[in-house]
Amino acid sequence: MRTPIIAGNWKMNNTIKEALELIEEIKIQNLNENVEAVVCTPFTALKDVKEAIKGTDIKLGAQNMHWEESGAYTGEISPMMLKEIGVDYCIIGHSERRQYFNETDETVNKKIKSALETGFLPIVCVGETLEEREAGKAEEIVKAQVINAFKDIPGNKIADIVIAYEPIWAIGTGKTASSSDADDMCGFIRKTIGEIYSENEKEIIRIQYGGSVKPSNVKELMEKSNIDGALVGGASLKGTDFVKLINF
Ligand SMILES: O=C(CO)COP(=O)(O)O
Repeated sequence: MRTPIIAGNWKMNNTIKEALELIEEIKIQNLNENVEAVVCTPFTALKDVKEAIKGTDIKLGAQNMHWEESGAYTGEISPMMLKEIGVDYCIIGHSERRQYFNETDETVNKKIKSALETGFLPIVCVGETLEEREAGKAEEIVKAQVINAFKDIPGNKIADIVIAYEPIWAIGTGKTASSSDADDMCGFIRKTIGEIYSENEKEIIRIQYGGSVKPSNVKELMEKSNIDGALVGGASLKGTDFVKLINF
């Protein structure tokens, strides 16, 4: 049985003050205990949010990291620094990082290994552009991203990795993939994991869908057999909406 995981990716939103206000809004609600709820905050809010969620089941995530433990990488944050704060998750290879910050399949692979070695769980993002989908290349692109991301990662680590399928054309656009298209691609990713590893890993891996997930469409998506959760941008910035997503 795969535990559903709903993660809010706040992106570059919320000062510390705003972050704490949002957490208070979420905390006072009853949250479905059978769903893992994660907030991925900006680096600057991680420590304060960690304090604020103490005593709750809400988990903490970062949105990016460097793969090296330390060194001359001005402006970067190391996995050890995240570990010290006590993050449970780190988003890796989000399409916005691939698009604007030169993230490649190779750096994604290094970061996944580094997160696992340091002791927290990577949420690995994959997904195709609109042009790639329209050219009938979506599966080919996503398959290559998955194969490259998981290069040299042993099968016994699969339970500690979450994949987020986020079609780029559905992010922040209000356009959601239909629940059956999202399920098909998550199923295809699952099949790819089965090809790299075995039937066991194929069944274990948790796969989220991301891209304009909101209270009105979350239930339909979560009912699909290959979708184990959601990675949510916009709707995770409103406490009431995020709670509705967790309590789908
Ligand atoms: O990029 C996303 C989550 O990582 C999705 O963002 P939206 O939910 O705002 O479309």
